[in-house]
Amino acid sequence: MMQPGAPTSSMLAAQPVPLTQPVPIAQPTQPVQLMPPNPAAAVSIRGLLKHFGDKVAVNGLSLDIPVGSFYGLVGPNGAGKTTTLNMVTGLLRPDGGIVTILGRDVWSDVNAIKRTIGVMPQPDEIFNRLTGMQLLVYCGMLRGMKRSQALQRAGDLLDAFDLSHAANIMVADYSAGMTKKICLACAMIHSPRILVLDEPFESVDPVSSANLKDILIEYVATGGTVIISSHVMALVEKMCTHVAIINQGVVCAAGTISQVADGGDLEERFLQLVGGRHGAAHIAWLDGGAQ
Ligand SMILES: Nc1ncnc2c1ncn2[C@@H]1O[C@H](COP(=O)(O)OP(=O)(O)OP(=O)(O)O)[C@@H](O)[C@H]1O
Repeated sequence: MMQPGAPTSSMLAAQPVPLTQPVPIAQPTQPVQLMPPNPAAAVSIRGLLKHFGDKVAVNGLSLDIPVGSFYGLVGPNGAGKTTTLNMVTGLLRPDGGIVTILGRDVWSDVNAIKRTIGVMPQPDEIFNRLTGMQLLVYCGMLRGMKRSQALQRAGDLLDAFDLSHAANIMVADYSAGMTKKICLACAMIHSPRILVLDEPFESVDPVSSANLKDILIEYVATGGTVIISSHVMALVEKMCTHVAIINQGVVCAAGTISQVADGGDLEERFLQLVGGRHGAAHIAWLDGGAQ
């Protein structure tokens, strides 16, 4: 059985090829010999490393995300998912390791890479004094689109996300779920080849969530790659083609859902790999008023 924290994906240990990219300023606690990045993968990560002061957030993480996959990243709080995604999308510079997107190194031409990916902004990162329509047109034009094309795509996205009625309302006045949807639309307006979404379904109602899933599944069917981070295992199991379980800054298991679930339930497998469940969680004073 794989132990929590042990990097086990099949691509990790192969021909001994040394890292060619930045010299890490902290070493992974478990050094492994790495294959070179896979140029055919949508995203190929090798030996990714990031620390904040003494805290090692990402500890030599390696992973291949195939083109056309719907890839779920799961892991406990603080596992390093967001830090990894920020480094993959060129928002945070790694301390060591390599990330390639469609065969190109992220950090040698970060602006070119950013054009091929769509990253869902966090609600506090958007200009929420704009209306939904204005925000989308702004995002489209920022990506080099003509105003007429941005307007047309913004209208299509507002329809697709059931936000047409709120097109002319300021985003600051949207509910949490509506804000989530407009953030997602911002990531899609330039029709990227890879979509990176941190917890896309959080606070989204079931109807919008179903529409959103349909949009993403169709996007994948046409050759797009979706990478989501999520804590909702049932959702990952239902929607994703692949999953990576991340714990303490490394990949504990990665592959298709059935490979990782290994004939069982994905959530059980997750708990088995990650551990940390208390045998008998008990808080003495929390008695529901019985005493
Ligand atoms: N800017 C930062 N400064 C200091 N520590 C940070 C910073 N960002 C992340 N960390 C730490 O790095 C570790 C990984 O954090 P990260 O946000 O990547 O985890 P996560 O898997 O996305 O967690 P969650 O599921 O709770 O969102 C955590 O211990 C976190 O406290």
